[in-house]
Amino acid sequence: MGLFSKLFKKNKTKNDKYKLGLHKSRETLGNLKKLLEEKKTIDEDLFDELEEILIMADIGIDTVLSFMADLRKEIDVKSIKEPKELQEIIVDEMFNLYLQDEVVIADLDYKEKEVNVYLFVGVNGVGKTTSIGKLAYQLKKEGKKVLMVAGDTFRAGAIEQLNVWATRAGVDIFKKEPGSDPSSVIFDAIVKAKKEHYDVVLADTAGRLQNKVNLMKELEKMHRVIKKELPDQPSETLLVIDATTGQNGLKQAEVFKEATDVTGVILTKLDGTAKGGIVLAIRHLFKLPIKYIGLGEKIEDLVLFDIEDYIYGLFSDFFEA
Ligand SMILES: Nc1nc2c(ncn2[C@@H]2O[C@H](COP(=O)(O)OP(=O)(O)OP(=O)(O)O)[C@@H](O)[C@H]2O)c(=O)[nH]1
Repeated sequence: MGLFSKLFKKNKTKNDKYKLGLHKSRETLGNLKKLLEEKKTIDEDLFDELEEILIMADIGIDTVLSFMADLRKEIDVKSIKEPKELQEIIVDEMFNLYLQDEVVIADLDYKEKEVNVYLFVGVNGVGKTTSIGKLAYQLKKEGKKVLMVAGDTFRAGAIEQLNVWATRAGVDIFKKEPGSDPSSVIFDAIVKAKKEHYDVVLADTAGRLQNKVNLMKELEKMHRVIKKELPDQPSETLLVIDATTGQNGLKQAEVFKEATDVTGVILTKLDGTAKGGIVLAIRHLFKLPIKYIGLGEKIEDLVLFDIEDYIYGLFSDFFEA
């Protein structure tokens, strides 16, 4: 059974959070279905139009070109003649592009009976605070003892904003005066977390994208102070990217990946954009796994990333008559 048919069977009974959240991206990719139904032959015209649609979904030029090359190969190998048959091949190739013959794990690294530190990085306004709040809410619901850390001491209002989310999620927060050294805030929070047996520390950081050297130094210092108390932490450094920024988001991924050891991506605001293809570009260009996606502003709207649900959300039109 091909991946396409497996997906089809599996998702018939699935809840459609992804489908709702990805409706804008699906509209762009919906043109694909039309194209494959209207065209009579697989020719260069069809490839051009296909390429254009994928680029419009913000899959990114480099990723689209690599995708098209793989697609052409598959068409050849399988001697595909009918445009309609391409639906299945396209979906399968999207999987291959994301998985790249690896097991990609979205779940955050978590160890029982340890303080698990998750550091959140990313530029201002991408949805870091909101994502920390949403994740805190989920972890708390799972019965974990969670401490938020207000490590963004630069931006006016950042501490208060995180405080609001801590109250909403019903978890504790560690904070100091605005302007305090962020590393000292994190260090003191870690000491508290160890002493009071917290399961998870969610640490916010400032979203300043200064020059790369400064960014690197700042993040290195944070890692250093965490390791003083907890040598195996942070277990995750999560880069938060706003999906609506498209190619700009990819640039941020490049800079942060060079500056620090990013372990995964939280992609926010996918509900507000037709640029859902950015998931594939992030994975293809930076080899980073997507851990969570933001599909709305409410506290429940952060969802563990699942490539099958995601592809189904984008291409459900393919699966329905
Ligand atoms: N529609 C939608 N909006 C989101 C999502 N995630 C965050 N937002 C909104 O994006 C805006 C910015 O989010 P913040 O959490 O304040 O951003 P931030 O990264 O913390 O910003 P800084 O504190 O400046 O670094 C808020 O209005 C959020 O409600 C999402 O998944 N979907």
